[in-house]
Amino acid sequence: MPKHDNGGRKSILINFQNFLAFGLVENLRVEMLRPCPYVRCFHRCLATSISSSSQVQAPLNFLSGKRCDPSENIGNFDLKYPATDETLRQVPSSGERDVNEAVSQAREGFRSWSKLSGFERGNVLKRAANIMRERLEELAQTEVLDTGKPIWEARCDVQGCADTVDYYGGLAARISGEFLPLSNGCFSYTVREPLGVVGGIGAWNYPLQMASWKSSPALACGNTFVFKPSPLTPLTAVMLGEVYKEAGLPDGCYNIIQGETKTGQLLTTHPNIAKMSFTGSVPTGSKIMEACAKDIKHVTLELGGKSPCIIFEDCNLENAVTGAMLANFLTQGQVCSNGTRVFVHKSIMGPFLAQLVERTKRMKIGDPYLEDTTVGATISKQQFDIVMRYIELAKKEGATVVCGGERVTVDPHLRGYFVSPCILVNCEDHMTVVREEVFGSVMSILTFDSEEEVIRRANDSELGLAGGIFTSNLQRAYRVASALEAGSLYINNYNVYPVGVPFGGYKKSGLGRENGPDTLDYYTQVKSVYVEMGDVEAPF
Ligand SMILES: NC(=O)C1=CN([C@@H]2O[C@H](COP(=O)(O)OP(=O)(O)OC[C@H]3O[C@@H](n4cnc5c(N)ncnc54)[C@H](O)[C@@H]3O)[C@@H](O)[C@H]2O)C=CC1
Repeated sequence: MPKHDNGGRKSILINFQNFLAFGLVENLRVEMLRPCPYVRCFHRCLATSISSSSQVQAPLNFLSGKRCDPSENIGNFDLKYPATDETLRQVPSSGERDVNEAVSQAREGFRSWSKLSGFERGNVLKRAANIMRERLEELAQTEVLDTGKPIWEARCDVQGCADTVDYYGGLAARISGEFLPLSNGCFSYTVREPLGVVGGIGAWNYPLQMASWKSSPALACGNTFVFKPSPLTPLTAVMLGEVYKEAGLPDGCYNIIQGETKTGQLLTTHPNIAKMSFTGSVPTGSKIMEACAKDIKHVTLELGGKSPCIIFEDCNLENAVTGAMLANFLTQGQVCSNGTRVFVHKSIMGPFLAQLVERTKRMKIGDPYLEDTTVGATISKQQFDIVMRYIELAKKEGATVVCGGERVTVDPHLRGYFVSPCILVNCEDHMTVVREEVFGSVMSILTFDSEEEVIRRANDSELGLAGGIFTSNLQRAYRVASALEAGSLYINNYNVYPVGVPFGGYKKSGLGRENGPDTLDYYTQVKSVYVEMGDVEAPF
């Protein structure tokens, strides 16, 4: 995760590869001074221009390698730009007929795609990764429109997605089995075979990431894919379909159906879906697992978190403060792996808090399209209400707000739900805000005395997605990492996602992994073949 400069003058080159698609001029260099009314106006125009672009207004299902509308509409949902809260369009939800069609296209695609060599499949993915990099600016601009997150974050996300697609493109040729020598010259060999049609369902905080983290390992292994994005963020998964098509992915191998809960249920329970890969909340994950159990379908679940971030007294204080901010304030705090329970050793609480508050107050809340914005808009009014309820409840239960936690009006044109990053002190382990996932920029600070105590308290959660440890004592770092009950741990950093490193949760935070080589195991099944080299022996 690149660190970002939080202030001052910036020079940016906006070199949009697809400027014409947005109806804007080509290769525009903007010398940006902050605050600058011209730039503000420019960015509003940009948002308006993108919102009326073909990416938004075109059909948002993707079947047979092209965009289409559903043949039967089981309802509409609003697509809103979170920063303005303006409705950009209504999107039709797909029903049974279109879900059936998407799965049937994917089954058809599977016949030929699964027969290609890993090398051939990998080449398609590697080409797709390059196209994503060429279209990075367009994808990032559209991701901002979907999510309301700052543009610099969206660019990092797209870059990371391209890397993931590239990575699985590279691994595809290496998917193989084992040769197992047995007695008397006999042997067995194993083959890793694809599962069939994989269904994917995503949440709204990292829409392109969810589509690419699920589809690229699935496709690398020879499966085909049907994805339902979150109804709040339907845009970039469809663009990924166009990227795959341009890269040479055969029609039917990657399909998108848009919709809400009903569409998700239809996909999950479809008899020809071999596996569901889901990212979202724990209650929905549990329902999906239950539905899959009926047909013994494979599942990958990436669910919620309430992760600890432990700051020991021997840490590098500045790094620890930066780490705690990265652990809480990216994407308006709507990050599953966030370390929202920040345990600070009592002896350094004063200097830690002083630096943290000072730097948090300097974060720039504003227009997501501005280069220096570090806090964008909350995804929706509903999520804003949830976040504010947690802050109010925290106060009632005895926590103290030391900064943030308020709705901010950044510009009269931006009527979305902007919230200043919130730091809570006087928190205790039993408080609701400390126990439950908020999914907003709300950091709870807790103090501790000893390593043993903090490990016990950190593990006292039903969830186990991630965790951070800040210390300069290497033995302690390894010791605590080994004791923490979580799938993704960071020592002296937080929320970094190198593509080759598996990501996923312990306990109720999920099953299976995304990223890294281990993920291939979750998109394949092992066939073992015994080969007899002698005569068949039997007692009859
Ligand atoms: N562990 C991880 O990698 C991540 C986890 N999350 C989690 O996601 C949650 C926030 O995302 P939301 O979209 O609000 O979650 P959600 O669980 O409400 O919805 C997720 C998706 O499931 C669909 N859905 C809802 N009910 C369904 C059902 N019964 N059957 C099939 N599909 C159904 C929704 O339409 C949406 O596309 C947070 O709890 C967060 O922790 C979010 C991002 C990453």
